Amino acid sequence: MTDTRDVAGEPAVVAFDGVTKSYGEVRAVAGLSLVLRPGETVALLGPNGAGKSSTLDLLLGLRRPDAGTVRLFGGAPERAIAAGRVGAMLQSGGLMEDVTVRELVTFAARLHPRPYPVDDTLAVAGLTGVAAQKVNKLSGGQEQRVRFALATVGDCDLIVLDEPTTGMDVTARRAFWATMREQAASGRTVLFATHYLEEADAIADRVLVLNKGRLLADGTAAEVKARAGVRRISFDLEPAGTAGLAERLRPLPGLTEVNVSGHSVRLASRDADATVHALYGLGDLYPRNLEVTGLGLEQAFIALTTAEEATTA
Ligand SMILES: Nc1ncnc2c1ncn2[C@@H]1O[C@H](COP(=O)(O)OP(=O)(O)OP(=O)(O)O)[C@@H](O)[C@H]1O
Repeated sequence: MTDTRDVAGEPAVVAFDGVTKSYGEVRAVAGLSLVLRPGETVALLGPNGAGKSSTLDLLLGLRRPDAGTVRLFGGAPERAIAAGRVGAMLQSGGLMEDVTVRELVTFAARLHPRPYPVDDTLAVAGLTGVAAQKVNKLSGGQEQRVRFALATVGDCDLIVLDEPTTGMDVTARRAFWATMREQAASGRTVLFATHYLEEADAIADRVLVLNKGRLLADGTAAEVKARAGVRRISFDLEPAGTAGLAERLRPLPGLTEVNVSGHSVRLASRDADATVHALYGLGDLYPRNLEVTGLGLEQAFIALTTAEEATTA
């Protein structure tokens, strides 16, 4: 049984205990147990089809588990949502079209038990300038901001975001995450699914890696990187462009990535010592300027998920 109480004895913000969900033959969520605490900013990562959206749907009570339990603040998800404790921004889902941005946000605020002033919500979401525009005339990035505004119309304790910055340009993404940081700093729990690993690395204080509906890693970005144990090996080769080089390198032990570009070779390896040893063992290659360094979350993620593919194939 998962420990669903925090230190002060309060119920956890989110508690999944042995949750399973299948669609026909497809097992989207496979025995997931998980506890989220107040004030955490948590990134949910996973390749396409890993079960991220299904997990969020279960969390929000939009789907029911086949087995196991999902609790928000110690009760059923529906109860927490009806009480306005949860703000959610889902991936798709149509917006009402023939209304202005202000009308739509006002409508959502009226449904919330503890709404913020509409002007504040519009300003925080960066929508003041387009408040009078019809929703169906917005760009993709502006539509995302409207979804964000709808998730934050009122005071809540948990914000759930499914790929929130998809379609936003770099400036909009930065502004969005600055806002999210403020939300987290004021004690809210923020859970977001993303394909942008650099966002998870920069924003989240906890990272969950999901694959095939199971949790592969759970910890800080630094812990997840360390757990994957992946390191970058880079070197130059003379002469450049040796024919079939990438194919020759690929069977070296531990490799998760091979990139050859002109003189420059960049590898990612789960066992850098073994890779380098075998590299010199190839005999006819003379690596120069060889460096072995730590890697980013993206490569750690690739290593964790490809290792699982290999063991479950
Ligand atoms: N309504 C459904 N009916 C049948 N299969 C579904 C349904 N929803 C999801 N699936 C399947 O369940 C698995 C998990 O899907 P899910 O959308 O939860 O993953 P995801 O991690 O959010 O993927 P993505 O990154 O592509 O959004 C996939 O194999 C998907 O095809």
